This record gives sequence, C-alpha cells and structure tokens, in this order.
Amino acid sequence: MRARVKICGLTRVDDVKAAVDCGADALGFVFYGPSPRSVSLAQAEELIRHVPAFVSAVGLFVNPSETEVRELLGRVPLDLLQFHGDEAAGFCAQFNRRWIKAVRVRESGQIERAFDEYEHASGLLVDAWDPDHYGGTGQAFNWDLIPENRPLPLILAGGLSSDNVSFAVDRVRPWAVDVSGGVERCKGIKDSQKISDFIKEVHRVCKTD
Ligand SMILES: O=C(O)c1ccccc1N[C@@H]1O[C@H](COP(=O)(O)O)[C@@H](O)[C@H]1O
Repeated sequence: MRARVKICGLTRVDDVKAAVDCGADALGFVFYGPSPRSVSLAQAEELIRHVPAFVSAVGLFVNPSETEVRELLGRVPLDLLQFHGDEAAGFCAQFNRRWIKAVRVRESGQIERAFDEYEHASGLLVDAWDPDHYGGTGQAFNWDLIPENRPLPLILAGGLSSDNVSFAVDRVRPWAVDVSGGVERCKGIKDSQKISDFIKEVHRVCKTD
C-alpha cells in the first residue's frame, strides 16, 4: 500500500521547503479569507515558485465566485483545485483544471452520495463536519462512515497528526492523507519536525503493509 501526503495551509517559504524536503506529494494553499492560513495572490505566487516538479500545488477554496477562481488561475500556476464548501459539481468542473471535492461528514450515506454527485472529480476528500467552520478544525470524524467501495481516490483529512496517522492509514486505507493543524506550531505556522514525523509515520505504515 502507498498513501500520498498533502500538507495544507502553507503560508511561509520555509514551510514549503520543509514539506518538500520531507517528501510531501502535494502542498495546499488556502484562498479563503476567514482562515488564519489564508494567503494573498502575491504570497501564493511567491510560495509556488518554491514548489518543484512532481510536487502538486493545490488551491483550496470555500464557495468562491467564478471570477475569483479564474483570476487566481490567471496568475498562480495551480495543479489542482480543492473545493471545501458547498460547491456543485458543475461549478467545480468549469475551470479546465483537475479538482477534488471535500465532504464534511456528519451522517451515513453522505460519502456514497458524494461519490455519485462528484463523479468527475480527481478525488473525494473526507473531513470532519463542524457547525461553525468549513475545515481546518483539527477534528476527526467517525471513520466507520467511510465505505469500502470507492469509485474515486479517497483522501482522508480531519484531525490527523503523527500520533494517529499510522492507525488511520492502516484502518481506512486511503489514497492520500491531508493534514493542516496536526503539523503546526500555531495556526498558519508549520513545524518542520511535525511535518517530518507525520510523513515518516505514513511511509512507515505503508512499508510494513
Ligand atoms: O485550513 C483551513 O483553515 C481550512 C479552512 C477552510 C476549509 C478547509 C481548511 N483546511 C482543510 O481542512 C482539512 C482538515 O484540516 P486539519 O488537519 O483538521 O487541521 C484539511 O483538508 C485542510 O486542507
């Protein structure tokens, strides 16, 4: 088994370099004003200059306007779009760019329905539901709600850290894991040791499989 790793919510060049050096497969940049991890267009341009070939740069949006996404794509070379709000499939698919859809899980059957609705996505990300926040809450959800049958690559997120990721990968067997808060010193500021520990744990559990 191999699980890819996405480190999300990067705001500093040093954090980008640390994640790349530790072997991250994808890096996430948050374009959502209310988030403490939100970056401006100019910041994103600078950060993505440090993302090398074969590491994906992912833009995270929450209910953006079409203009916002198009403007950003005109200036920032994103490889993949991550929609973390209530976007419909048609909205996500209109940008001629690969995309993944996040589902904030709170009830059974929700993930199965999302696999149908977002069938043209490049992956389905499952995260914890929270009444006040769209994501990045550091909370896990009930993994029993994740079905065995997965028509799309499944990306597990929500409350992961080096303490629980090996258990999570072994149990859920996702295509990839996505982490933000679990590798931070404080919101928006990553910790290179935590990033390293997290990725090592994923690689360790995948190797022993
Ligand atoms: O990181 C944020 O601030 C954020 C804001 C709005 C939507 C999603 C956000 N982050 C994503 O949330 C999940 C889980 O994060 P955590 O590991 O529990 O902190 C992850 O996909 C982040 O990319």
